[in-house]
Amino acid sequence: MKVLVMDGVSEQGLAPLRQQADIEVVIGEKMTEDQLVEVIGDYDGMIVRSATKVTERVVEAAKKLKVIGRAGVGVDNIDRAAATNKGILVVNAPDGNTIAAAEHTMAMMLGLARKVPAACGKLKNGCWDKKAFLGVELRGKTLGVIGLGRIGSAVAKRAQAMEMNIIAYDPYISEEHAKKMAIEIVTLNELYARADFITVHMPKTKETYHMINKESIALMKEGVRIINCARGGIVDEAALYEAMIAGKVAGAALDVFETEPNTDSPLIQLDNFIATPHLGASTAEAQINVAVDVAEEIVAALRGEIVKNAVNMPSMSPKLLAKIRPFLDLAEKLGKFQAQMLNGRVEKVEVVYSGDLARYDVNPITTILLKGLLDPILQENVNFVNAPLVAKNRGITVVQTTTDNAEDYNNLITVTIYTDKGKRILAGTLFQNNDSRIVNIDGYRINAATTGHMLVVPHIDKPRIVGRVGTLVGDKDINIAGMQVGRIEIGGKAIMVMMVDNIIPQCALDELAKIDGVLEVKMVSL
Ligand SMILES: NC(=O)C1=CN([C@@H]2O[C@H](COP(=O)(O)OP(=O)(O)OC[C@H]3O[C@@H](n4cnc5c(N)ncnc54)[C@H](O)[C@@H]3O)[C@@H](O)[C@H]2O)C=CC1
Ligand SMILES: O=C(O)CCC(=O)C(=O)O
Repeated sequence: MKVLVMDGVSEQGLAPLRQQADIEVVIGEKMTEDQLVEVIGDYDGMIVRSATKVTERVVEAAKKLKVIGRAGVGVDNIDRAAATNKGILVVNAPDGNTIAAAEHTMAMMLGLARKVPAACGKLKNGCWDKKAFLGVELRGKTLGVIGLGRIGSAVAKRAQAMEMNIIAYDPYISEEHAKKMAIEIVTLNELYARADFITVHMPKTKETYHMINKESIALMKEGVRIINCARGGIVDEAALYEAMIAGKVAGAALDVFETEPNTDSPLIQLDNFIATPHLGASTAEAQINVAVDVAEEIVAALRGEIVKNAVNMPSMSPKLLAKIRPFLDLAEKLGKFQAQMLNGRVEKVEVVYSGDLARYDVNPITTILLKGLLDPILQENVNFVNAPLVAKNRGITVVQTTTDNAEDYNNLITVTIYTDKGKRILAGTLFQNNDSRIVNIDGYRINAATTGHMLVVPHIDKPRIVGRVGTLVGDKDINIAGMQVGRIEIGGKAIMVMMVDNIIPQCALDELAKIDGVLEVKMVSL
């Protein structure tokens, strides 16, 4: 077997691969997409860092590729959907560079506080200028951490040692987990209002893209300092530039840019701006760690063994998989549905398997349900193998029970999510021919397919609500494909599930929420 290693992955870390007599390791030079497309057909495995883009064309051209390994955390340079379609496993090495990225963030924070790069630059240009570089202390300042995962937590711990007060925003981490680290969880707006330094440590997702923008900067303290050692694009660079020119932002440090490599951003010319060329993971230690981790994963994957950090694929015995595959699909959809219906911080997930289903080993089904629930939130890391661990690490309790009694159904999966704002129940079943259906939301019986886009509207059961919702959706030129209304008693609470052909824009959802009698409006896409 042949494994192509790109992007200067640490040679020392490749030992687990080099030790395999039947695996040839080929160190690749920097390649264009066309060059990669030309050679990839020869390889069974591939390792990249962030420079090589494993695009759909590259994946398509692969003839015998079984695994793509990322020596690091972020897999946004790999087309995971294309790899999954082709049955290629994608693995990463999420733990090995946590400390490196956290320490780089601390270096950025201290560099900003004491203006180290600018002072050094001036001195190197022959100017001993003591007056221009009055700094600030970190002690007693408030650090706002957005994204309290591995790196965010490691930064918080280090900043606590500098006697900073830590506040954090992470909607997917339990308050209890934060409490254990002596970190105060706050809302995003509170974080903006209170923090002297703000550092972001989440993946780049639809939700986090340009999260730090003109509007959010306006909510921040005068003289705030901003750091991004996570992913380019989380900070809107144009808005940051304007705010720095206006003096609202006293300093900023970016290790990552929306377009990389980047040498011509106007930010780079500002004295109070520190730029590094995506160096967060660039320590000797981290590079060995991630290379060892990913090399071990590649060996396991090529040998057909269980991998720890699969990003895109379930691994289980083909016999069990054949039996439970339709339930896996249903469970993942239920998790995904719940993720989009969430209000508040997830504290507990309770899954009840009823009827025929109770005879199987339901652990893999719970795992994929958790993946469906957590994957939209922790996009880069949650997979079939690690979903339970991710939930545990985030302080989420998972309870799974089985019962023979499925009431009117042959089988039923009921998922109750408990958050700090209440609970939400969702149940789904598989009818004959593996037709999967959502049959209950919060106690209201419905019958909805598990595909497409759905508008879910809990409301008061009274005249003119269904009509007004339908009219408003139609006025936005969105076709309604079907509708279900579930209620328990006349005039009480009810739920409307409207199948629509397109996603309804947020502004229209806001309008719908204002209709008298509408209690909540959620857009769910499966
Ligand atoms: N500059 C560099 O060289 C490096 C950058 N990274 C990047 O750092 C980031 C963090 O990595 P890890 O801590 O390992 O990931 P992680 O998955 O452990 O943590 C991410 C955290 O972000 C939170 N999150 C997700 N969406 C959020 C939102 N909308 N608002 C607030 N929080 C949200 C999640 O709940 C999670 O706790 C990733 O983007 C990763 O790619 C990682 C290593 C090196
Ligand atoms: O490999 C690198 O240098 C970048 C690491 C990184 O950004 C990540 O692990 O997400």
